[in-house]
Amino acid sequence: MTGLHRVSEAAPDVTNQDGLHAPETDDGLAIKVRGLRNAFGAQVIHDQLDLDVRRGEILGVVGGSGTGKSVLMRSIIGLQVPEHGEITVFGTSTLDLSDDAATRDVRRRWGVLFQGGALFSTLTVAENVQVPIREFYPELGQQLLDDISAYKVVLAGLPANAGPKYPSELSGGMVKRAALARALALDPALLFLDEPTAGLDPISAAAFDELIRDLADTLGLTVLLITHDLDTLHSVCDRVAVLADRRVIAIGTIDQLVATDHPWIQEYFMGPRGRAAQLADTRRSAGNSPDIQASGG
Ligand SMILES: Nc1ncnc2c1ncn2[C@@H]1O[C@H](COP(=O)(O)OP(=O)(O)OP(=O)(O)O)[C@@H](O)[C@H]1O
Repeated sequence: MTGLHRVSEAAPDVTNQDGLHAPETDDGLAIKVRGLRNAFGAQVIHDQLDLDVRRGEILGVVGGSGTGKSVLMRSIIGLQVPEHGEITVFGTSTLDLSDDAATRDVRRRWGVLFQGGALFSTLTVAENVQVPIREFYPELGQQLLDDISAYKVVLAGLPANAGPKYPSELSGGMVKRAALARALALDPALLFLDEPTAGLDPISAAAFDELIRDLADTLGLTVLLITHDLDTLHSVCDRVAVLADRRVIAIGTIDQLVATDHPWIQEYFMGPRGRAAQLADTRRSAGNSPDIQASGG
């Protein structure tokens, strides 16, 4: 597999990031990654990886397990130092996250929901939400911190009485929402979500998808969303980037992606699960639900 896959004429906007198409200019980009290389010992995770995330879009990131989706996210937010490459967020490099004003300013503009939530188990939900606020605004008094965290808890779709609870007292879906509340703590312009619906039942996952879409639309957020959830990709994402062969091999709408001839993309989106998610999305868009009759009458 070389990664050089032809983009069909039916999908002219898909950026096949192999150099065949010039990358976008800085204009309108929230995140720009160029020539990224990450390796752990002899294991090369990314090589010559380019990625553009447009301001205001929800970009899904997909790829097989271990293709480096989380490492990519960690590189963008400065938790993983790459061997090579350039990464800018809102025009500021994130490769040297020193404590200068520019770096603090850009870090303040993003929120992160880590895989599994990554809440501090010894802190309540409200205290978890207050952690990033305290870091960036140490001068704020406790009453204001309490007011802000209470608002974020409700914004993330939790009942107000979830604030004083500890993570161990929450359901899986509530943990995700608490982690989302913390990610929203600083009124970010950019959200990173690593598998936000993993482990949720389908109803909770659909509700979480809707919440993400609503928040992004209402607050004008840019979202980079790593997921294996095909329903999420269909119902939430504006575009999807596909990681394979150590880089982004294609990026575009799902319709554009399925018009390419890459076998992994075909199998992923047009396999049985992909087609079921597509059908569900079509029904959702049309406002239809299948006729189901309850038995037992
Ligand atoms: N700190 C680390 N040290 C060594 N190897 C690592 C480290 N972090 C990640 N890796 C390896 O890098 C590869 C990519 O990991 P990553 O978590 O980014 O994959 P992923 O695409 O997010 O996978 P999944 O879909 O299963 O979550 C994996 O093989 C993983 O074992």
